[in-house]
Amino acid sequence: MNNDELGLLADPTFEQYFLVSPEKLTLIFDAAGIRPEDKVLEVGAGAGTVARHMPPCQSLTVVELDTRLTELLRQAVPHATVLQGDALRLVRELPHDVLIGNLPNVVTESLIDVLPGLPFRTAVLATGHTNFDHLRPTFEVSEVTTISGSDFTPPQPSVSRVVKLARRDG
Ligand SMILES: C[S@@+](CC[C@H](N)C(=O)[O-])C[C@H]1O[C@@H](n2cnc3c(N)ncnc32)[C@H](O)[C@@H]1O
Repeated sequence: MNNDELGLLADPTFEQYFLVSPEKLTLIFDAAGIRPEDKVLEVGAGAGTVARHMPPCQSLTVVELDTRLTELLRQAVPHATVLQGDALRLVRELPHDVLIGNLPNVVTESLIDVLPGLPFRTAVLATGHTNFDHLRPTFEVSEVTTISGSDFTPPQPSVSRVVKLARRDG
């Protein structure tokens, strides 16, 4: 699927901007530190533009709320397990060593409280102004990069921070 087709697919009601920048994907994957033995979970997988470049791992599961994208994800990332549903619920049920997420900000805000109880060693999350300070006893929190504009198709008008959470005992 080319960028024009991705742009037509995007539904603003789901805040759908698909990350296509190779440079930003590299920064995200470097921060995630994915190992071959890892179970990787991506929440809010969109059209699979992140998942299809995921480094080698033991298993990849992608979660997407928009039913229109499920079959597309299966085609884009045939080796992944594709689940349709709410990331806020599924993230608590699925085993994972690494969590990758670029959800709408309001959904990420709701995810914050459950993060310490999740099994991941490392999470890399795109977010707006979310404050992670109260999670610092559990996680080392660091800024990875920012993503905006033409990093996405269609271009995202706002700027998102990409934040890494590394579990201190992980
Ligand atoms: C900004 S897009 C990012 C897509 C992809 N991760 C990327 O970076 O290209 C956010 C995605 O999260 C999905 N989404 C929104 N709310 C969700 C939820 N509660 N659970 C799972 N996916 C959700 C949207 O449908 C959309 O595809």
